[in-house]
Amino acid sequence: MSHEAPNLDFEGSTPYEDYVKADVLTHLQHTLSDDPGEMVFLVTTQVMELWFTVIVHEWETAARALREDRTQVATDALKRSVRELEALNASWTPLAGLTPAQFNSYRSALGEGSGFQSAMYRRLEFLLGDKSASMLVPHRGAPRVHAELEKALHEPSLYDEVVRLLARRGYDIPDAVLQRDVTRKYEAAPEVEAAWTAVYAGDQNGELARLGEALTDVAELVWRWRNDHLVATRRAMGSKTGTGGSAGVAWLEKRARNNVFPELWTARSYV
Ligand code: HEM
Ligand SMILES: N[C@@H](CC(=O)c1ccccc1NC=O)C(=O)O
Repeated sequence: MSHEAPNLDFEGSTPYEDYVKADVLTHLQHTLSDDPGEMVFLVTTQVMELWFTVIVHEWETAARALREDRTQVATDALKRSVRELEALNASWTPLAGLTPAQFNSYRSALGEGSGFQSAMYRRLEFLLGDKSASMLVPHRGAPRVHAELEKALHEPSLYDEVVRLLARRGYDIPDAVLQRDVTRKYEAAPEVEAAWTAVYAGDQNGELARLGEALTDVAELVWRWRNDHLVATRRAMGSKTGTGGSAGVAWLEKRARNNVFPELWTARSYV
């Protein structure tokens, strides 16, 4: 065979298929209505679930590396996640201009389904420090998902690991913060703010300054995801009640106000 031509001859499935599972992935688009516009809604949601999975993987890698004092490995994983968050956020584009009439064409078929029930998004929030035991309740009937969420609830968040690293690097972090109940939402602490103020005022190329900036990028992009979701929702359904049972836009506005890594922002006033 000529050396320029690709291989055509495989026993059974192709090595591509064995690796990518494209046949499985491209047959998971079970729409619930006959509306042709539903396909992109479903696929965008599935694409975002895949990005959530990648980002959770990066942040778990980062959290583990921090625990082992391998700060550069953590920063590298966080930087990869920044690019991935940019791609995640770019995937809002196909849904960003949905009109209420377009969304209504398949909205009723969604029943009580809501992104609120996304377990991977919940793991992502837990890693950020937005812990809440009640968020496990919707998943009681799904043992694997429930077990993964339960584990994530009881593990220190990515930000808990960052704060513990600051303490090991000599910053004065109180025991109340270091030994906090990690199953509860992280609350900002003045000593952590003071630590970041000192880090920011010091060597801009130091490992903690670089870690702090990677975390700030993450926080900003998570805030952008929440905001893009909020604006797409406002365009598509105004102030209607959500399929998940929440007040809809008003509830999402409250969620979007949640600060990610709060002291990384407030410390900036004191540098
Ligand atoms: C225009 C399309 C969309 C609309 C109108 C919309 C609407 C909503 C509403 C109203 C809520 C509040 C919960 C409830 O249902 O009562 C919600 C929550 C949520 N949605 Fe969407 N959504 C859209 C697209 C998406 C997509 C593509 C994803 C990707 C997975 C997604 C993920 C989520 C998540 C994770 C939550 C929970 C947020 C939290 O817990 O803070 N949504 N959405
Ligand atoms: N919560 C939306 C429905 C919705 O957007 C949705 C439905 C099923 C699966 C994912 C969804 N995306 C975000 O909530 C609504 O109230 O119309």
